[in-house]
This record gives sequence, structure tokens and C-alpha cells, in this order.
Amino acid sequence: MIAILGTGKMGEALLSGLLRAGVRPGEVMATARREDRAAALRERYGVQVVSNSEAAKIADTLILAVKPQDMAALLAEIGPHVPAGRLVISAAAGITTSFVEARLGHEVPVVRVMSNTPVVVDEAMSVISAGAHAAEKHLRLAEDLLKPVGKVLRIPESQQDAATALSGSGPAYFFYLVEAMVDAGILLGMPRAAALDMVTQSIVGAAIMLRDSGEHPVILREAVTSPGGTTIAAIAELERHRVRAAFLDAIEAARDRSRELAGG
Ligand SMILES: NC(=O)C1=CN([C@@H]2O[C@H](COP(=O)(O)OP(=O)(O)OC[C@H]3O[C@@H](n4cnc5c(N)ncnc54)[C@H](OP(=O)(O)O)[C@@H]3O)[C@@H](O)[C@H]2O)C=CC1
Ligand SMILES: O=C(O)[C@@H]1CCC=N1
Repeated sequence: MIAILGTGKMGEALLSGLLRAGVRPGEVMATARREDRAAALRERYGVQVVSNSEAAKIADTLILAVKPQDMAALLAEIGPHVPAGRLVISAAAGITTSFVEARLGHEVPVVRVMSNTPVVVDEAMSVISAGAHAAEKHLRLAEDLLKPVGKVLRIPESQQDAATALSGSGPAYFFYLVEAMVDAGILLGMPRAAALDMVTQSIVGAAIMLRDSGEHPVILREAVTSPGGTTIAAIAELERHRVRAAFLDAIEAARDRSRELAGG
């Protein structure tokens, strides 16, 4: 039995992914803080929605998907109920495996995961790291859960905050880029729907090329950038506005924020 504790946006995305991957609704339980949310989850997925303590007692694998700021309270609530040897997977930004271990009172195997919202289309990027008491079999269990909904990479826990900034938050940067490009289309007099279509298909096409060609992004960009042409005129402006430097600073800020989150 798998339990998802704190079934919000990420928890629901993981829940739906597990069900798409063939896990039966009877093999998953969820928890929620509000009754209307619990009712919606029951109705949408046919899973049991139970209390945190019940989930902690029954499930073999607990996936903690509350906000980092709610993690200490959740761990205090479930701590007395988690039997020895249960796998605890923490999906929260910034929360270290030692934070979870210290609050669960015995040598609990903890795997830290940072996934991202493309889990809803089975294209997540999930990175996982083992806590002090997690063995190879626990990492494999986490991989088995996450592989059907995307790509999984093992990384040292020291890189988790950086991964959170890059791939956890990453989809937001691409949506932001799409918004900005669509605005540019509006500025040039393009109808909004057509601009959104053009930008979306361009980003999807570029993403698939990047993933499937094996080419370095510089090579792919150079192939678009004709001497004296349109693309270099745009890139000159991006460089003038220091967009690359802004990305370096932005992702560093996200990494720093992830580091802060375990402190509340
Ligand atoms: N959104 C994203 O792109 C990503 C998020 N994450 C991580 O996933 C976690 C969840 O984020 P997200 O899904 O965006 O946030 P949400 O607020 O959508 O989800 C958290 C859910 O947990 C519920 N909750 C809080 N405390 C409890 C409790 N004690 N018992 C039961 N349920 C509880 C909340 O209830 P209520 O609705 O009442 O507030 C909410 O539904 C975070 O730790 C975040 O760092 C990781 C990668 C990507
Ligand atoms: O913004 C956040 O804190 C979460 C973590 C990664 C993506 N969303």
C-alpha cells in the first residue's frame, strides 16, 4: 500500500501518475487537510482518503507531499505511528533526509525526491537521493514508482537544492518564457490564440529535437542563426538585456531559497 500525505498539486499529479501506471486505486491512499478536497479525490480517483495517522500505520510506502512549511507539523503527527522499516519518500523542496529522520524517531529509510509538474503527462524529471538509512532496495522502490511518469536520476543529496532550482522549478521558467514570447507576438499585432499556437509548437518542437537528436543546444541554436539574419538580431537584444546573466542569478536565488526552506 502506498500513501500520499498532503495531496495537493504535486501529490495529485503523483497519484494520477501511479494510477496511469497500473497501480490499482485500492493500493493507494491519500490524505488531505480539507473535507471538500478529500471528497474530490475520492470521486476523481476512487482511492481511500484517510487521516495522516491511519495512512502512516497502514502504508508500506509514505510519500510526503505537503509544503516544506507544513512538513514539521506533519512529521510530528505521523511520527508515533510509522512502523519500523517503512519507506518514507519526501517530495518537498529544501527538506533534507536528516530533517525527516530526526523527526520520525527510529532508523527510518528516507528517500528525498524532487520531481516536477510534467508528471501529469508522464514526462517528469525526478531526482532522488538516499537518506542515512535508505539502502539500494529503497532507491529502487522509489525509482519503480517514478519511472512510469518520467525520467529518474540519482544524485547526491548535496545537489538536491540545485536540482530543485533547475528541474523542480524549471517548467515555470519555460511557461514564463512562453508568456513573454506571446506578449511579443501581441506587440507585433498577432492574434493571441495564433501567437500562443506558434510559440507552443516552437517550444515543443525544439524540446523534442533537443532530447532526441543528442545534439548540444549550441549546435541546434547555431543552425537557426543565419549570418546577418533575423535570429542574431534577436539574440543581440537578449545579450544586451543580459538574459543569460539573469538566468544564472535567478536559478542561484531558487537554489538559495530551497536551502532556506527547511528552516521554515
Ligand atoms: N508545485 C510544483 O511544481 C512542485 C512542488 N514540489 C513540492 O511538493 C510539495 C507540495 O507542493 P504543491 O503540490 O505545489 O503544494 P499544494 O499546496 O498544492 O499541496 C500541498 C497539500 O498538502 C495539504 N496539507 C498540508 N498540511 C497537511 C496535513 N497536515 N495533512 C494533510 N494534508 C495537508 C494542503 O492542504 P490545503 O489545500 O488545505 O492547503 C495541500 O493540499 C511541496 O513541498 C513542494 O516543495 C516539488 C516539485 C515541484
Ligand atoms: O516553488 C516551489 O517552491 C516548488 C518547488 C519546486 C517547484 N515548485
